Amino acid sequence: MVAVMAKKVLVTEKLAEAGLDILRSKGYEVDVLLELDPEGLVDAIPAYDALIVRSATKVTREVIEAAANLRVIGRAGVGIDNVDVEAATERGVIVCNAPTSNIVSAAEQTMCLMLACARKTPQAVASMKDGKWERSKFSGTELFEKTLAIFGLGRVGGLVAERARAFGMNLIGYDPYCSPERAEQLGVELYDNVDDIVPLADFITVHLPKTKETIGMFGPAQYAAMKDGVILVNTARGGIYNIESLADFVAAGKIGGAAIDVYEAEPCTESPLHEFDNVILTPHLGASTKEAQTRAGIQIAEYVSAGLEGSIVPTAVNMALVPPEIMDAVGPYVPACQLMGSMLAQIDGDIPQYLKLTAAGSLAGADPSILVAGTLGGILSYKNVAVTPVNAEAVAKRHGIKVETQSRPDAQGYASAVSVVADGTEISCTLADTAQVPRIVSLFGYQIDIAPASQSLIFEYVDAPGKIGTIGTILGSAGINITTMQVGMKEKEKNALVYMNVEGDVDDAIMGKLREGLGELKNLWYVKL
Ligand SMILES: NC(=O)c1ccc[n+]([C@@H]2O[C@H](COP(=O)([O-])OP(=O)(O)OC[C@H]3O[C@@H](n4cnc5c(N)ncnc54)[C@H](O)[C@@H]3O)[C@@H](O)[C@H]2O)c1
Ligand SMILES: O=C(O)[C@H](O)COP(=O)(O)O
Repeated sequence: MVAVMAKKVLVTEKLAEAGLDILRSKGYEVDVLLELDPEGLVDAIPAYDALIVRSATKVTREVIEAAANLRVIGRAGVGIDNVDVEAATERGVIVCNAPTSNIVSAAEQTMCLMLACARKTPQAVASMKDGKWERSKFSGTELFEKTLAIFGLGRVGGLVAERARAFGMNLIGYDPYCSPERAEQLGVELYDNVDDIVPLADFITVHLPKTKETIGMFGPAQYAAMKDGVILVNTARGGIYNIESLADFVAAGKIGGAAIDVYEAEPCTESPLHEFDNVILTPHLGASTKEAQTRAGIQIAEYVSAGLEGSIVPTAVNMALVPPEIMDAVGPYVPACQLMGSMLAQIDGDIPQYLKLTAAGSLAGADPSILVAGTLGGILSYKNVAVTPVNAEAVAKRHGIKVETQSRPDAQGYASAVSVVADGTEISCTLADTAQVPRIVSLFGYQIDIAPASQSLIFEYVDAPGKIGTIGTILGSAGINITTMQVGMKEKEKNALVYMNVEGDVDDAIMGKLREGLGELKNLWYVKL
């Protein structure tokens, strides 16, 4: 009996025990390695099927390219800016997160920092602990009836809006992707551009992802346009506020206070903001609550195991979801497509530039993306490229393959079939019996019906008596056994195609004898699947 190896999951940051328990209960081997440096991660990763991180682990292209067995990267939290999603997509690795796990904690941290900054709470605490009693020094400002500008009205931004409304704040917001209905429901007046909204706010809070557009969204021009004494909060991502110029505007007294939880480079132990009493800094604590961590651990354990078991991962950020009904309809054809792809690459001896896939019969109209992925995977199998619906388009593009798909109600006598044409070379498969074994039903336009074995010889020649006898004699004397055979004819051209499953290795010498013995041979291929 062959022992089945347990799948291995690497966890590089603190994950709730509840999450680790789920992974172990599913039979995975879980290693929690909290001290890995970047080189250590590159060295360790080839052994693992899944990787679970929080925000501190940089899952770079180098890590992903070293990860020979990796199928899933799970982010136990929201932000996935520490993961090279493009590199993962190219390698067919699913990236998923736990997008609702810590949003309440992040929103509460935002309110906490806004209040603490407005009331100078941390400064007053430090003064008290210094043995002082300085009541007038720490006079603050109320939130009530102040204007709060919220940048990013997604999950956290929305929760902040609800909480700020309870404090009696006037809410304005900027988020080009937020619908007017959602803004209205949140009680936020939406603005179309940053310049219009910035001068109106007494408090500004950002709840944006880290992207090319959001990094540096606030710099000298925006700070200069703000109200005097404005208070800024950032529990989203470092870099959205330009920190160097923020320090200048705090020093000049233009900005009344800032509360920052996140930094461009973390851990952050040095910052131009350290010198200011009216700036509160916390070490990325937005998600650091018992509740958020338990949720993040449990959710990511479930999503990662779904990815490892080949099920749909509901929070995959780079996965075109394949609904179960589509999977049921076309999924069984994936092995047939891999087989056809592999045969086409061996027959043509090159990567095709043009690939057309036709889904016929009961497959007509179904989403063909996993069939395309399967075919590409077969074509590129000799290069060991993993292709899934996640990366199929990117892989095809990278290899210069133009892909087209079409549907046809008629499967030429079969209930269903898939045909693939690669640079003019055609092959079609159907699935036979309840075991759904792939059978080749057409090759180069010859009608045949054969389940290909792991080794086959394919002959194309001008038909003449005695050819099959010659093949049998040559193979027989070389100790090669013919297990199954099918002959297809093109009557008009008098051409024949013989598809022969064989046992025993066919070396170059035998191929030479076959070519010589058969005389008018048009083509001969030895295909291994
Ligand atoms: N400090 C923490 O511990 C902590 C915890 C949770 C989340 N976060 C961070 O908070 C941020 C928000 O998280 P979320 O869960 O609300 O994300 P989300 O995706 O639900 O919301 C982000 C919002 O930003 C908007 N947006 C995107 N690009 C924009 C642009 N260029 N201009 C204006 N709006 C834009 C989107 O439309 C969306 O509504 C993320 O960066 C996340 O990583 C931090
Ligand atoms: O994006 C997030 O989920 C937060 O920034 C939390 O990050 P953490 O899991 O590293 O605390």
